[in-house]
Amino acid sequence: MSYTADMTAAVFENVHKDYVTRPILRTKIAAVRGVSLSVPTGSVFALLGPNRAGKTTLVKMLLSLAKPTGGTINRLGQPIATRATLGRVGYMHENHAFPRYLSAAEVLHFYGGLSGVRSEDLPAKVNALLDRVGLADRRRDSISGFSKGMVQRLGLAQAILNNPDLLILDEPTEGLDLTGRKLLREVVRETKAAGKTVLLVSHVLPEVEELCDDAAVIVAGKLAFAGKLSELSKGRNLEAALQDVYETGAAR
Ligand SMILES: Nc1ncnc2c1ncn2[C@@H]1O[C@H](COP(=O)(O)OP(=O)(O)OP(=O)(O)O)[C@@H](O)[C@H]1O
Repeated sequence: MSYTADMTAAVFENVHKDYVTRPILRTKIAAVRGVSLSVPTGSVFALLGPNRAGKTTLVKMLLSLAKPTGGTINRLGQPIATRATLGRVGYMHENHAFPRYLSAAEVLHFYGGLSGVRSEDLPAKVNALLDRVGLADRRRDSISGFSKGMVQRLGLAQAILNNPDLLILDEPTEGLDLTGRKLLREVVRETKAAGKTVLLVSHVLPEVEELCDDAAVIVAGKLAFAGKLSELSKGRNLEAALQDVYETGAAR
């Protein structure tokens, strides 16, 4: 069954993730503890929570980069074991580690090939994207000489290269300057306008308020809130509302 727009972009059901930190002593960190959550198609969905809450762990499991200890996850209408859906996901992370010996254009050619962009379409796409993220003049330069913001811009280009149905942005504005942030907001709005889904992990609350429709709040590995962002803030300042949820969630 292929993914259609009426399906939910991501579904977590009673998901757990334990990291074994010291195997001999059997010491574990319960990073995610029984999270059930749906990310509706077409939504800009914020995944919020304090440091160490388990947000990136949820993202990594959705990307098949970490295996759940329990529960089930569906990505674009299929169980996460179906690797084919990964080609329709875009992922931008705050600390991209692209091979430093590649040029900006080579990075995009490499990732475009991996995510199944047709080779005849790739050169034009790569050029257009480098232009869009403001790196056209540095396309042939090795990224070893790039600043953090330049690497972030390249990370954004890489994340949208395959025109993804699900765009996952984990702390994307870290290191981006004002025009970079504006560009990122434009990309989020365009993705939504195309009926696609954005999952945004961020601590930058004005950005969340401006862009997001829905939110989930994770506290100490558990779901403390899921619903419309407006229900979370209830007309109040989002920071104050979140602080309340963090405190109630932590007390559970
Ligand atoms: N590979 C790993 N091995 C062991 N523990 C891990 C690993 N990855 C994450 N953890 C632990 O799992 C918990 C949740 O981490 P995670 O990165 O998911 O949190 P987060 O909500 O994304 O935090 P932040 O906002 O600080 O980025 C933390 O206690 C972290 O130390």
